[in-house]
Amino acid sequence: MEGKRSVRMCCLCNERRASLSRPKTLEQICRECFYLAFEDEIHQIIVSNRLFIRGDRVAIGASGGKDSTVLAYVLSKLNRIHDYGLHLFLLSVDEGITGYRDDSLETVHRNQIQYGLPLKVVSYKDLYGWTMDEIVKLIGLKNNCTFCGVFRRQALDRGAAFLKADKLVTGHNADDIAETVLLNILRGDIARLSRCSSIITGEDGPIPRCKPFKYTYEKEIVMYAYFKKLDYFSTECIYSPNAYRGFAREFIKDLERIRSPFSSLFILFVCLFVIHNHVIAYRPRAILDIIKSGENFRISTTTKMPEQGTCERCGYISSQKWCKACVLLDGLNRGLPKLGIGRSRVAIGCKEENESHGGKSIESKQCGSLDF
Ligand SMILES: Nc1ncnc2c1ncn2[C@@H]1O[C@H](COP(=O)(O)OP(=O)(O)OP(=O)(O)O)[C@@H](O)[C@H]1O
Repeated sequence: MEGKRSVRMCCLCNERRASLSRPKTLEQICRECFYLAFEDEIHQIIVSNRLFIRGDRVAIGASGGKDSTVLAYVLSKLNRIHDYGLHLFLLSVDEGITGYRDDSLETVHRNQIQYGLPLKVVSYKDLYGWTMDEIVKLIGLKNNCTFCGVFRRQALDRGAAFLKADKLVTGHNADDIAETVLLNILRGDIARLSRCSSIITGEDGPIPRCKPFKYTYEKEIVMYAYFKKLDYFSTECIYSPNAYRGFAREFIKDLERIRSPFSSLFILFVCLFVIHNHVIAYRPRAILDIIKSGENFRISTTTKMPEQGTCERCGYISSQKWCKACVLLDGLNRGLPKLGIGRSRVAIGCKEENESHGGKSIESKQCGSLDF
């Protein structure tokens, strides 16, 4: 005789079987309610932060990875069902990394057809005369992320300008942002700390950048992509070991797993304490709390920020004579690739940045380096 099995129903609709536990809320829900909740949260973020205005041309930074693929899919769906009136484009940067970006770009080419969105690809080779393969051959694996991060930021801006885009959106998610907040605290990078948790950045630059997934958990993005069977590329960059960020990521995961009644700011101090003392702290909503703490840090209005000008060489925004990309390129072309690395203090701004470089960086804006 078969034993009686208890069937757990979705706690939102109470009509279908619950098939997953939402990482963000731990609610037991069905797939259909998950899709609706996931999409609706992003819609609310877009509307409440006024990310777009009707008629905007929006370039979606499309790497072929899970985040930007889900972003392209969800944004085109929301644009359709809520009638945002946006003109959406996929924008990809080909860094010239054989066995990685060439494969992920094939995914983007398929997404272009699947989602019916026009695609523009810009390459480092065309823009700078160098591929990342060539750069790594010259400088090795140690500082290559500095080149890649600086070049990608400019490449995205140039691609967006080509598309005459009003906004650039990227798939940076809540986990990415929480990690960056934590890393900027550890580095003492006050300028980036207040910027990295903003949902819109670069309003004083060539094009505003938005992060509609600022509060979206990576686990939910993966679930969404998996259940919807979206076509994405899941290999990590072969040149980016990201050891330091990996540590922050693991640490946040530990924080998520364990419960604590303490405030988010307190937890941040615990984070710092833990780093030095190898003690484990607790909190399930760690990701959102860390983002909130990042938002609460504001630079005093009396802090002197660098003045924004333009690069004498290429015309890109820069607070120095030359922008960071031109400094790095000059070093590469003169056979002195380390020239631009040591001198300007490139600090943690995002995961695309070289993470072996510390240093405070109120002036780091000069390099056009990424803080999303
Ligand atoms: N080569 C690229 N071309 C266009 N956009 C890019 C590229 N690389 C990164 N981006 C944008 O920056 C975001 C964050 O990039 P990151 O390298 O951190 O990858 P990720 O977190 O794995 O995201 P994804 O899953 O979309 O690759 C991406 O979601 C995408 O919007």
